[in-house]
Amino acid sequence: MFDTAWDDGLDDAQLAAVTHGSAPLVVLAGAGTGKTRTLTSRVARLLETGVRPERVLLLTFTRRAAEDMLARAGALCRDPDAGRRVWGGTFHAVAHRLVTEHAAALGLEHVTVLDPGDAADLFDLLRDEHGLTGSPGGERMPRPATLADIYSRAVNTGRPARDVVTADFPWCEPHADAVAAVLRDYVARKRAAGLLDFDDLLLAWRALLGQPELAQRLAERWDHVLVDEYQDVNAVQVDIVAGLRPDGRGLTVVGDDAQAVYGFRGARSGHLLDVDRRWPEARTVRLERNFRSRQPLLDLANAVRPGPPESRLQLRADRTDGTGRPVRPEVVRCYDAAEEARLVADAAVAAVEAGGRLREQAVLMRSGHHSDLLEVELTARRIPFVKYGGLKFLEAAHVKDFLAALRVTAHAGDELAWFRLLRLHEGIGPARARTLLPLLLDPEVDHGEVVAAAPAPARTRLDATLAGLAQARAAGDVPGTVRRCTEVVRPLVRERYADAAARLGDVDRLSEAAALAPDLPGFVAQLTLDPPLSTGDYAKPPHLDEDYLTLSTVHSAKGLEWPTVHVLHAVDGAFPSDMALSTPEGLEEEQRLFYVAITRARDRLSIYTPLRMPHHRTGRDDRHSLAPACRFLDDAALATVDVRQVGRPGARARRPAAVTVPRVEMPSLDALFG
Ligand SMILES: Nc1ncnc2c1ncn2[C@@H]1O[C@H](COP(=O)(O)OP(=O)(O)OP(=O)(O)O)[C@@H](O)[C@H]1O
Repeated sequence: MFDTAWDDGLDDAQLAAVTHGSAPLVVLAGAGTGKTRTLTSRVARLLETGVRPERVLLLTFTRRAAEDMLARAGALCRDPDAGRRVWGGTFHAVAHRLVTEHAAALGLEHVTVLDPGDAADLFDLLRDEHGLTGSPGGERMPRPATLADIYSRAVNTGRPARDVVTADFPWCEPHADAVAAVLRDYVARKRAAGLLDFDDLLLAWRALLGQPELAQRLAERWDHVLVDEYQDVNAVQVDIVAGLRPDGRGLTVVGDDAQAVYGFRGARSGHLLDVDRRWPEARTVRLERNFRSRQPLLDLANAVRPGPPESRLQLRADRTDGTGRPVRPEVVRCYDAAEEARLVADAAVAAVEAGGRLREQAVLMRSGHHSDLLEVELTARRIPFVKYGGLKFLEAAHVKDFLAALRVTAHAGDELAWFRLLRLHEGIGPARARTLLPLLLDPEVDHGEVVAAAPAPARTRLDATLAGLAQARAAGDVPGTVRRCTEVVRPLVRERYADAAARLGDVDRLSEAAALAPDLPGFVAQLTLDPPLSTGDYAKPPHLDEDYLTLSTVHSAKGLEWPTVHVLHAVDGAFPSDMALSTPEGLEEEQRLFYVAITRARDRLSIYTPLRMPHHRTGRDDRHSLAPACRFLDDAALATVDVRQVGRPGARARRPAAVTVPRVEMPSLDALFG
């Protein structure tokens, strides 16, 4: 429910932040203390006091956050249109808008965004060319994702790639020369093809701000720049913010250093604390009253929250609507992941039988695959659920296929998109596609010649594809273009994928959304920059039942809340992730992630610590190890929880293991997330 005025119900600290003048402002706050609400009210107040909407820029980490906040700000100042006119979005989306506007200044003819999947494909190609694929001595070679990671860390932190290799990927050191050559080629190839990856968008924005005349024009464009989740910005983003507000006037940054979880992208929570060093006149407002969770949950959060004790925020519960006696969080010690799955499913059903709704509950996990067994259990018991953050929607092949069709209608020279479309035809593999590409991209060659050069089994379909895409280009309006593209892609998806039905549903929903877009390149760019978590973002949730349980990775649960939260796999090696155990920074980030997870709960929190963890993620065989409980549940934390021991480990240990470890084919589950 929306409040009726921007100051309704705000407490003194929130009000101080909302009504603060133009000097730089830092809102430093713990989880659930109303950062989002404060930021929204501040925007609403600015608008109501006469600041023109176009002169306000709100930078957030997701498109949805910006849309929600601006819709609310518009409602709070009773002018929804003003909310819509504010500049709002993610750093990348705003970068895309500005870079497109100033493409000529950057020497670009058009701005085509290379998504992370395409970037990985390009690294794969280059890896091959630089001899980084074979491993003659059986030695470990950098994979495309590792190369992308090295590149991104170097770019975002300004550290030379060789230093990144030495510090973060020492096992790649024997290949440092080849890695450096791949990174150089990666940049050259992108430049030659006019492609910008996500990092480039931010670099290009920063470059625009490095040109004095443009910098002044850009800085003068806004009176207020507000940045949410500032603990997650990286060095390039810090430079952008400083470039937009050189003297700090009109700058508001909001964040929680204990929720910084993007270190792997070069973010550093210290940036939040650096603001008053850069602008000594900055005012800091601290929010410590937590309006989300009952006190027993916050006692655990305060015990788990990382950071030196003297600078720790201590969250205090201030819920006025609490009914019933607050309950302490529970740590559930269970036998194995299968038992954990049964317990979560039991709890979900019990809550519904007691009159609650599944939607009031969320199951959070460190990694998407931690819910594999739970998904089996929920499916078997017909408990509807939606999963966020595991399967990346944009990485789904059929979604990329459809986007490739839209891309070639917008820019006929989009080589990567053609490469993808060609390979959807029977008999055309990567090598054949490479030989067809020059023909396809040559405006002198007509499509009949391309078809004739294709292998026989592909010809009929390729003929239809090329004709359909030509009609799509000629359609002249967005709905017409989208309809033609959909007609081209549907049969390709049907022929290509065994589970085509669910995939076609995605294509249709995307197609409906695309048809409503004001312009297609903009739609594709927005989708690439800020992909929906699932097609649920476009239509109703992908389940027939209106009520469903939410399964989510912790990263995807940021900023959200539920009355009841279950945290899976709270054991060392899973949460904290084994990949992070070797460095202190990695471990600290895991601890912050754990803090984010437990602070999503309003009333009830259950943390599961299965004793036996399977070696294989779907438990296809019986190899297990004994898992120590999550190290963040130390004595201080355990003093704030009730520990529930479930089952009789002794008795269970004698059971044949095969009974407790189901053998399940997972792929069919993909359809559930479609
Ligand atoms: N002054 C207030 N009075 C009552 N409820 C409030 C107040 N401020 C915020 N809330 C409520 O507290 C909850 C948390 O607020 P919000 O999501 O803005 O916090 P946050 O600091 O952004 O949280 P997080 O960083 O943990 O995601 C929401 O349910 C919000 O409606």
